[in-house]
Amino acid sequence: MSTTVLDSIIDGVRADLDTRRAATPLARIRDLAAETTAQRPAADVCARLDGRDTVGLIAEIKRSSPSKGALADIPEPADLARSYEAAGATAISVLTEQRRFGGSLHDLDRVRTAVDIPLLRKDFTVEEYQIYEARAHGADIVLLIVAALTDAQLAEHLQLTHELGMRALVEAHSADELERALATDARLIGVNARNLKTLDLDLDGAAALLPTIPGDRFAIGESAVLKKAHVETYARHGADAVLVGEALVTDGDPEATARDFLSVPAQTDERRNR
Ligand SMILES: O=C(O)c1ccccc1NCC(=O)[C@H](O)[C@H](O)COP(=O)(O)O
Repeated sequence: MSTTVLDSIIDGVRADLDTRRAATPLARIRDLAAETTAQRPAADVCARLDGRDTVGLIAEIKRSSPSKGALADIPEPADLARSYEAAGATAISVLTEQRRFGGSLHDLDRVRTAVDIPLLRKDFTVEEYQIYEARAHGADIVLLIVAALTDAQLAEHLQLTHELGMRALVEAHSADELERALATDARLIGVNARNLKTLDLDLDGAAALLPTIPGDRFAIGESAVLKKAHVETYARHGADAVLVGEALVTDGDPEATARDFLSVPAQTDERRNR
């Protein structure tokens, strides 16, 4: 079987995870997660998504990507995070994968010190260790990518996420993956326009899957938003929020662009009965 982009990203993630685990064993990271929760319980992003008239925004801190290479320097992620919060972002996504995205847990720490809104640790979660780690570093949400996990792993990771008081964004790319995502009890369901195996983008294809997400879940349109019209496409198909990286980090005025995206009306009628 040929190796996909996602497979090779995950190989690197596992190698880096082994290094961190050697320095901070599981028992210690569990304790650190509990200490963080004692000081600051996880914030619930669902409360910020509920009942909105306009589309929510998960604004991403993204330095580089496998598809585009270097995007932005971002010398101080806390500054960018403050701009996102000032714009009214619903949550901030902090990419912590190092090899392909130039992120780190240090970025998550810096952002946590700067803002109060919910933080998504955006990484390729393959082991429970990373979920404890996310909480230890102040994240409120973790990403669970359906394509990277078996159904059993998805269920176990989701259960631990909930035990730690966090939410999971369960991400699908195709109708089959969406079916698997909806079989879980996750409240945040993302449809990613980027095929993580080939890196092809298909905004319309992703948007077309959103109407199948029932109203008791929050539907998140992920990737491929470069302008307001793209947010409108996701919104027309029932997105409660969009997750945007490139358009914000490459923009000279991320706060103004985030405000612009946040002004798009949400489709409120039949998605309201949560
Ligand atoms: O961004 C990539 O090239 C990428 C490649 C392989 C796996 C994941 C990738 N991105 C993660 C994301 O899902 C995006 O960072 C996020 O949805 C924002 O996307 P965009 O607004 O298109 O930068």
